[in-house]
Amino acid sequence: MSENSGLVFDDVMPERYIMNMDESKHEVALSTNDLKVYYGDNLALQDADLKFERFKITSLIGASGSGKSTFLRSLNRMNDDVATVKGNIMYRGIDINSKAVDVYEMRKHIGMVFQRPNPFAKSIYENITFALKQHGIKNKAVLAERVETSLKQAALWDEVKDDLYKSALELSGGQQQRLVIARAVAMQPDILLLDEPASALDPISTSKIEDTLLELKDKYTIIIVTHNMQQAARISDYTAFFHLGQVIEYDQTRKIFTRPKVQRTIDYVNGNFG
Ligand SMILES: Nc1ncnc2c1ncn2[C@@H]1O[C@H](COP(=O)(O)OP(=O)(O)OP(=O)(O)O)[C@@H](O)[C@H]1O
Repeated sequence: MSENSGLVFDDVMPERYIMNMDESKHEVALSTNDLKVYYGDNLALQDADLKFERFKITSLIGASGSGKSTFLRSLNRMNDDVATVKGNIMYRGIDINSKAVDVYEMRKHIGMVFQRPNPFAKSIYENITFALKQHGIKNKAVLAERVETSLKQAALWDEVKDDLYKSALELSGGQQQRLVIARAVAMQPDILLLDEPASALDPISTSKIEDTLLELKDKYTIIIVTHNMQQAARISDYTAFFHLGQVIEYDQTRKIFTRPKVQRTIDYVNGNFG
């Protein structure tokens, strides 16, 4: 079939396409193998086999209810109490979906930021140091250094450095979300999971969060759920498109947005949701 027929690839178009990440060229920070999530009898996610490259940003996109948050939350065992998660989640050679894994310890390596900023009703300083102290870091100089470094990494330091003992609840929504990101990076995780971190924010705060994530990817592997396709296109290296509890297409972001291989992805990125 010729490229000019308007029906290019129609006869060979796959129903799903998951790129094969070459592990000799791309370091894989986290991978899932045959992940399935059930809420009671309802199979909300299936066939999720994805590899996430280290120091890259991967976006998870798809319509409401397609399973993006279910997938993301499974990656640091947030679904344990509400769902049955089957399959493997491999991190540094360990299946972190195994019951034997210490979830508390694992979350030091795989941090999570939620949609709504959720700072503690404590000072900015204490928001950052709280979990560190719980993990046994008591040295004041070490704590002060972590506060400064993580606030700088989250691009909030300049705005709050003279007000570290002010209540975090007095910050704007966008500042609170950057504080929550600082709180997560203060634990020095490898992987940062973010569930629509900018959806409740204005465009300027959103842009600051995006800049922050682009800075952070030098040190962290980032996986982000977003409904904002421009955002996915702007910040992510890879994109996974979810539909009805399945990953339909996973590829480099520029390919997903310019030359997707699956018709459903073409329809979604073009705004034809019918
Ligand atoms: N705690 C829960 N209990 C029961 N069913 C759930 C629960 N959380 C999600 N589901 C169901 O699982 C499916 C996938 O939901 P999920 O929240 O993962 O989708 P999503 O793509 O993240 O949607 P959104 O973009 O609206 O957040 C939906 O059918 C949803 O109703």
